[in-house]
Amino acid sequence: MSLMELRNVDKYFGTTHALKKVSMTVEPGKILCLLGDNGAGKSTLIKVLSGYHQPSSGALIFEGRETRFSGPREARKRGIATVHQDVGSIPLMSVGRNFFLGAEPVTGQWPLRRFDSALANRVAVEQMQAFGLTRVKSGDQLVGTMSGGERQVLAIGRAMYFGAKMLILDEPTSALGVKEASMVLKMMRIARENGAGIVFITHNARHAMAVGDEFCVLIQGEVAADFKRGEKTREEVLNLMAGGEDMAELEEDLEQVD
Ligand SMILES: Nc1ncnc2c1ncn2[C@@H]1O[C@H](COP(=O)(O)OP(=O)(O)OP(=O)(O)O)[C@@H](O)[C@H]1O
Repeated sequence: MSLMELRNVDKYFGTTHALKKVSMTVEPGKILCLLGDNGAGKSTLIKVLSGYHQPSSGALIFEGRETRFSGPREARKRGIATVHQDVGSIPLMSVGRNFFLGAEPVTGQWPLRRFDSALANRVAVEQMQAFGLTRVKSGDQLVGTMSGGERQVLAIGRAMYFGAKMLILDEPTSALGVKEASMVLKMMRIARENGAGIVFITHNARHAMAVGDEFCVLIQGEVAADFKRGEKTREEVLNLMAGGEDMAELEEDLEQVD
């Protein structure tokens, strides 16, 4: 059974037709790469998947049942986690605190109940080490001292720890250097091995092709192409993302500008 499926989803904002008959399937244990240039409608699509917007028409099927999420909170409860590019982590917060944000373990009897920082720190560090962040040795370390890639890994790791079935990763590698991006791509593979269905939103065809199982290219709100790993070359994907304009032509144009 697929994890989530969109069938012929349209989304209108007044007269703006942001999504046009979009169909796509998210499978557990697979990475679906959602590729598209600026303005393609990726943000709207993420918001539909995460329960923030309702489709204007068409169906959203979650775990085999047609579903209308009442909002992002319900989607989160059902196991859909969204990690944004800025990760939403607070730089002056410790790794342990951040890991358990909103689900803090407590210790002691009322009225002396308090945040169990020892437990939070221990679990957070254990998890980070398991995800390959061996540089993080103490749960007291501040999130602000971590690199962009490490913060992404932390955010994905905590979503997994709290039982996310589906991860929506919004451009997690776009602001990162090669090493950092590779750390995040590895983390995505770990999440996939753990059975999560992953929607990887990216501009970067190379990153997508390094981990993707399925690919969906969005152009002006429409699925312009969908295909499986190995069915297209990187050049073909780049051409599709450039809106069908041949990259060679584009490069020629650029040379003339030089
Ligand atoms: N809440 C909204 N109200 C009105 N129009 C909206 C709203 N959200 C998005 N739109 C419009 O829908 C279209 C698609 O927007 P969307 O935000 O999905 O794509 P984008 O951010 O331009 O590009 P992408 O996310 O693919 O990089 C745009 O024309 C945008 O102006």
